[in-house]
Amino acid sequence: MLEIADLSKTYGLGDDRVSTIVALDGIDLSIDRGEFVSIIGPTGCGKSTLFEIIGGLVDPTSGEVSIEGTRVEGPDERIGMVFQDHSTFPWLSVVENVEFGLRRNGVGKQEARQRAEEMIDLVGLSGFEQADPTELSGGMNQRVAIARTLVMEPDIVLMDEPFGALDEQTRLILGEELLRIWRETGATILFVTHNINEAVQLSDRIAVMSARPGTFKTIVENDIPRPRDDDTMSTDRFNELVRELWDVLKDESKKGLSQKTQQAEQAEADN
Ligand SMILES: Nc1ncnc2c1ncn2[C@@H]1O[C@H](COP(=O)(O)OP(=O)(O)OP(=O)(O)O)[C@@H](O)[C@H]1O
Repeated sequence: MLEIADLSKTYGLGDDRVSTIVALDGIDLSIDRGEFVSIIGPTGCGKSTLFEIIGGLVDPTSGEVSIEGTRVEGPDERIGMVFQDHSTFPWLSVVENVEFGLRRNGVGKQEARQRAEEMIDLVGLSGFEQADPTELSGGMNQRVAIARTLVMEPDIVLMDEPFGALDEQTRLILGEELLRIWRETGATILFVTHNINEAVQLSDRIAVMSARPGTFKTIVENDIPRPRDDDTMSTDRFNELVRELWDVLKDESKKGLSQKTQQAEQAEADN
């Protein structure tokens, strides 16, 4: 359903753009409808760049992204995005946040309200329809962000570390909630995380990115049966998969860290 073909991105650096940095180099990935795929990778490997390109926010240098054969060439209604934070409008109530996109697309007031309320119920926020996001916890705000994205029924949902700013307990609970919502809606999800346990708990497949220039080092099929719950995390297979992923990620993370230092040194030299 989503096809990423030979995607590369080079950024120009500094005011003159003479020096460049290759952020992504030849990324290929196909995702089936209803799949849950996670991407993990070292810091600075290009995860956000990849998401921004898939979401149509940044142009690739070469390669292309298409959904069911039609190329993504800019912000696209077939794609919904959830970020780590700043995903809700603080000046609108919860229900207004969730119905905002529907109203903007011309859906009538009554229908938009009804669909928003159903989605709020699905993410477990019934009773908070009239609350302001500022009155809610970080975890509740992320539920609102998920609801306002899913209510638009996008073909694919991109989630860029949506639970990254939350404490561990909330992250675990929201992970389980997300699996339930995913099951009930049949959404197709591409999920970026730094957390290997989270990737194994949630995904059908896990793609590990290399240090910059980012490419896929390996893509691991997750054969742990669903539904998955707390007990899944203590199974031998879960720990084996975490270990397998960490073995690949560890080497790339070391490379990523030393590159960061080189990049900082270069920036200092340029100044
Ligand atoms: N607009 C830009 N201009 C120049 N370089 C950029 C730009 N955006 C990103 N980069 C560089 O591209 C590389 C990849 O950055 P990106 O933010 O995509 O990585 P990331 O994997 O999301 O990082 P992190 O895990 O630390 O959030 C980095 O070296 C970064 O400095």
